[in-house]
Amino acid sequence: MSTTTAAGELDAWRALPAAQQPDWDDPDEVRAVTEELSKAPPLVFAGECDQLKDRLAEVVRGEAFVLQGGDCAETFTGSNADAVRNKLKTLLQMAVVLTYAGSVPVVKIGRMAGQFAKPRSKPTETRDGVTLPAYRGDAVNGFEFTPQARRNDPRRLLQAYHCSAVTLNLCRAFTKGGYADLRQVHAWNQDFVAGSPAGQRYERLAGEIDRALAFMKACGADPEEFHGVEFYSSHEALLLEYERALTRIDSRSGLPYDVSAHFVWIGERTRQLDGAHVEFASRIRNPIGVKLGPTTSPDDALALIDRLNPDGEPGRLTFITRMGAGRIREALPPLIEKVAQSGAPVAWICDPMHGNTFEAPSGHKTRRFDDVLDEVAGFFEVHRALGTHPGGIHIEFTGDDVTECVGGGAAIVEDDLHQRYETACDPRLNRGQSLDLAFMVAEMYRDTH
Ligand SMILES: O=C[C@H](O)[C@H](O)COP(=O)(O)O
Ligand SMILES: C=C(OP(=O)(O)O)C(=O)O
Repeated sequence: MSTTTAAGELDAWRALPAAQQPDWDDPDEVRAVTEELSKAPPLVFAGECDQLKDRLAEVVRGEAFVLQGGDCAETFTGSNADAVRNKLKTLLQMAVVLTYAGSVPVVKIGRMAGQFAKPRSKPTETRDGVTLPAYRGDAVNGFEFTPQARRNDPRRLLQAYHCSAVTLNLCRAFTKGGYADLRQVHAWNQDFVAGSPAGQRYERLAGEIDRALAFMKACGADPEEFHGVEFYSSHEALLLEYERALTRIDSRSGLPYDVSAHFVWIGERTRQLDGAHVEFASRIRNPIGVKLGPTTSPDDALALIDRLNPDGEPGRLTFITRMGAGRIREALPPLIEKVAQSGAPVAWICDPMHGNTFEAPSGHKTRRFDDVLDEVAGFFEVHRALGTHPGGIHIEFTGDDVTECVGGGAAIVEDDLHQRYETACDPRLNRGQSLDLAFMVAEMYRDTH
């Protein structure tokens, strides 16, 4: 592909309707910012994206399981060492539970280092009779409810890039620099074990892992894989100016990669077949995902495959279903059946968060842990009935002890929500709820295999 052709193709989305794009006041400022971004160093390398594609091909074949998660909306203030470490620690603990109790290799993908933009249901928000533009993520405007903060500011795209770089750098350091060494399984739990049932259950499992490691070492086995983990970054490719500015031609292959993250996905609100997001994603060579909600028809799924993975490359395309606990058992089977009949290689991941949000009487957006669990259970049941592979979960969680979702081992109730409700958008599982979920998913996995 020549560079000129590639540039033309990479910009084809500009002629199409693009949902959920901010109205920027000053096009010259947007141009200046994207120009600067287009010269900025890549955050990830094309070879790493290919490696993730290989891992996701293993998921398609039923040989591995994806754990993808992080904040609903990352924030600039949250891009600090403590918050990133806490999230990563929770992800590592969940992965260990799944790997050990589920006996399956886990592909670890953070919803981290780039998740700074949000699609919204409404363009505005009204509080006490005052209406302002909706918060669209730190990459676009500020969370504070003032006209100044809610102004769309393109310079925030640069800050999103820098916070992504900082976060990814920390993740790389933690996952490769010794912190993710399997011999640290107890250390990840240290600040947690005392009063928490999930922490205590984890501690018992960590003891078993210790013994297994000691046994292997005594047998002379101490593989490299035990001393660090592969970690990949991901976010919704929502702001097309940003994603386009970070798309580069890979010097090895001459092909375009979006170097803002290893994996990017198209959201439920932007997956129109004739829309700009699908067009853009069709041109980049990263592994990509598409969210599928309960109104998706089997023909929609096939058409998305045609557009996004016409060559049937295993690992290239992941469907992230988010049906809702009450819908998954009837909405998912027709999609899987038709896709399986077509022979297209697709990884199926369950997002049990986005179909299960409701508003508590206090006005907090929340989710019931039991609904989250029920959607995952439905996902496993459907795959078991059809003989297909439940390829992973995609969750919104944090490493902190927030009170945003109700239920779980610590039995948070609606009256507790106000105590630590810190999300900038949708409610996240806290650390205990995340670990509870990991144990239960590991059991489901074991029962299916
Ligand atoms: O995270 C997903 C969406 O951005 C979010 O669910 C939209 O929330 P809203 O319906 O409050 O706009
Ligand atoms: C907006 C999101 O989800 P969905 O597109 O499934 O609504 C999200 O994952 O942040």
